[in-house]
Amino acid sequence: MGLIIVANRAPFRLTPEGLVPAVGGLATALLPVLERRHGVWVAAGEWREKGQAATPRESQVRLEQVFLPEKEWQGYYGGFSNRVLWPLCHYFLERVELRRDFYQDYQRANRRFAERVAQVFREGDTVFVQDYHLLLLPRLLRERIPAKIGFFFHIPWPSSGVFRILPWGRALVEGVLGADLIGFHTPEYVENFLRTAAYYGYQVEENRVRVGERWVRVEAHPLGIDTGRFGELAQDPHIGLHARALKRLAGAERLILGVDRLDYTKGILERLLAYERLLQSYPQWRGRVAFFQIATPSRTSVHAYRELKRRVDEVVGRIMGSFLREDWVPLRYFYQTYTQEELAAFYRAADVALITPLRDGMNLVAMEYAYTTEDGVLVLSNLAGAAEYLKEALLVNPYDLDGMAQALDRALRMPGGERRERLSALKARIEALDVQGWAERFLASLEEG
Ligand SMILES: O=P(O)(O)OC[C@H]1O[C@H](O[C@H]2O[C@H](CO)[C@@H](O)[C@H](O)[C@H]2O)[C@H](O)[C@@H](O)[C@@H]1O
Ligand SMILES: O=c1ccn([C@@H]2O[C@H](COP(=O)(O)OP(=O)(O)O)[C@@H](O)[C@H]2O)c(=O)[nH]1
Repeated sequence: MGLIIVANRAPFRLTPEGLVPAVGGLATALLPVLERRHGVWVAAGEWREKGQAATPRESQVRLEQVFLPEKEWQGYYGGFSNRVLWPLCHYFLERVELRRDFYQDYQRANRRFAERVAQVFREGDTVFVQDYHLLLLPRLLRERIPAKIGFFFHIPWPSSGVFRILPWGRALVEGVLGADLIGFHTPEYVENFLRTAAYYGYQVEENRVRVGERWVRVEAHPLGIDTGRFGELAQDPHIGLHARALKRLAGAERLILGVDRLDYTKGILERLLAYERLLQSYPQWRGRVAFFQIATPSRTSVHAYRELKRRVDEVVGRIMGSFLREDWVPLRYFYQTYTQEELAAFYRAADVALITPLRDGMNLVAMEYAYTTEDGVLVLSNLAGAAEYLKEALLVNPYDLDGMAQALDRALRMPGGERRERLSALKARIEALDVQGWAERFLASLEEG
């Protein structure tokens, strides 16, 4: 049976050498299964104007691009997706901009995706829709084609009290309920979604929602990482050399690492302040610890992201101004995108990973670190979806600066035995969540259910 994946982003990146597979959760999870089934990936168009072929020559996957007029793209992606749904679902309510024009562009864009999928669809195909950009799509597809439809939401589904803030909440829920199976990373998001559906008057029984004559199933399907690949990176001698060079660059006994897209949900500012608090409250670490923060440029067309960059630059400057010594650099801030091979070197060099989003659907970086490090400590926000599964991390409240400074001190002092015990439990949990099985499990439940 054929498979059609629909996502805002394509699974390829454009490089000077042409299109190559993208890194990150979605592409890693879905490309192998799509290759096996000779499937089609439908995504918003990015490359027409650059005159590039839309699919790498060696790939079995066909990419179909949905081209949106510039104004509509801004309203759908930069507007409704990233200035309404993204802040709302991550509980940043003061950032939500309830603009009708954004919603109209979101409707138009979802309709364009529906038209394109309907053109590509062949009898017997399964359609698997991804994420918050396409909440209206499942229903639009059901009106057009007789497909099995799956939907996966990669970010938190908020409590129903928060979701109700949206004047278009009912239409969005109706839209997603066009699917046969809806997936989330954690049982908490499943629960929140079921309560939201009940609020809008749907009958809910256990994990099912009744829509006319149909029952829509709602399930937790946590997404993990490619442990085979990160297992190899953990052993690779070239990456080992790079890791040692990074450790020398740190020039301190202990190295702390943060890796995130530069996004206000990731808690980068609060984390820098917690590090500053550590240096103030535990002065014995001055000169002995270094912090590397990698912040990958993200959504730079949205004002809030540019504003965040300004504030992070400021706090980085302040910490350097207060603590820098001739023989010690307390903090290094890398505003750039790395390959996963390069990231693996950072993971192997770091004694502690400080992954403290204020909210996060899952957070794959936390798993990548714990799986790649030999004897490091993972300090993880209790508000990331990953915290549901990675119980042996040091869990912290990312808003509590003193609590984070205290956890950092504990992580930096943690004896080898405890570190290894926690890590081996974490690695076993991460193996159980391996990405290779994720799409197969979801699709099996969708196609057999
Ligand atoms: O496509 P962008 O606007 O550049 O954003 C990148 C992706 O960010 C979000 O990632 C989420 O999915 C991860 C994998 O399931 C999960 O670990 C993380 O917690 C989420 O935030 C977004 O959901 C994706 O659609 C974006 O492509
Ligand atoms: O410079 C970077 C920063 C991040 N990543 C990858 O991007 C993904 C980030 O996923 P996560 O779930 O942590 O957060 P998201 O950015 O999707 O919200 C991970 O697989 C990282 O390895 C990368 O390849 N290069």
